[in-house]
Amino acid sequence: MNASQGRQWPDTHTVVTPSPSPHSHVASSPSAQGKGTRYIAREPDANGIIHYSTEEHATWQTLMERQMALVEGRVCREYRQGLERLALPHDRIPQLGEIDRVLKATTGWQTARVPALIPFTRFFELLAAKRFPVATFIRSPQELDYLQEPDIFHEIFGHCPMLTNPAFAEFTATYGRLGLAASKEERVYLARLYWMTVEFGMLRERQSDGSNALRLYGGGIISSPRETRYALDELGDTLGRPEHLDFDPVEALRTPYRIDILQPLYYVLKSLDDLHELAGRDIMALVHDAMRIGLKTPRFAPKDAGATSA
Ligand SMILES: C[C@H](O)[C@H](O)[C@H]1CNc2nc(N)[nH]c(=O)c2N1
Ligand SMILES: N[C@@H](Cc1ccccc1)C(=O)O
Ligand SMILES: [Fe+2]
Repeated sequence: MNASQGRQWPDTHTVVTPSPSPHSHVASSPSAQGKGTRYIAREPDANGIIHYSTEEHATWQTLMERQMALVEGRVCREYRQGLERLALPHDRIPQLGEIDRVLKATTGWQTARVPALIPFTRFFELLAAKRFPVATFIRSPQELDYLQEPDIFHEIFGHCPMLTNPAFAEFTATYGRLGLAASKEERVYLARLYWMTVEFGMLRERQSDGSNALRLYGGGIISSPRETRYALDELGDTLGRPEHLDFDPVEALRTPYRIDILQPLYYVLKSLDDLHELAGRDIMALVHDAMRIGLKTPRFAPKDAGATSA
């Protein structure tokens, strides 16, 4: 664990309350409403080690046991390969340095310690520099199956396995560079593209019997036991049923979303190569197309103003 790990970026242990998300209808986390995040970021000690409590390690262990069983047969092979390479501990929250060693060796990426949701500017800066933001708090036992803010289990278990895949990592870095150069308004559209792929993307994967099975690659689905099953339409009507549309970049750019609910709609790639191919296109031209056509009608109720939870 290199001691400077947490200090390569201006230390952000003060809770950053990002400006309210510009996404229309996105009721982002309480932090964005200036109420400060409900979670307390954990800071490393002088040796760069973050000390978690027994209960926090136990939460990680429960999540690992639950998700390691659930992801079998539900995630794409690139994710599974990344998860094997990361060889995450089951009984304790890993230190960021342990994750960095594998990411650096596979795609040259590393993590960056952040308090919780961070503003777009900071987010794009990090991605452009091949650093992935990792909030260092973990969800409470009451929110095990779904929580409204990205915690360390979401960032590490949800996102880091895919970041060991070169094509996916390249798309993410390209996306970060675009975001850096984009205007405020363009960034709001770019955020939707990220949301519909890196966060909540799915793909069709050819199976040995020739069939095409629906598989997960989006970190926001994979880190939530509830959303993992809901996204694959395994929960029947109890929580409503998701819709699956073939991925189209302009459609994704036009689709409003909320960060605090199970997603009503998932875009499905034909293959992960679609992202690699997209990284080579003029994405900003697609953003301008989406702006010209305008937003799609939201498939969710707007978050009622006063509520702080969905
Ligand atoms: C587009 C994206 O999902 C979201 O808006 C950004 C902003 N801030 C973030 N902050 C953190 N910690 N993690 C994230 O994934 C993001 N994503
Ligand atoms: N809902 C995800 C966490 C998350 C929240 C908000 C944005 C992205 C991810 C989970 O439960 O693991
Ligand atoms: Fe995420």
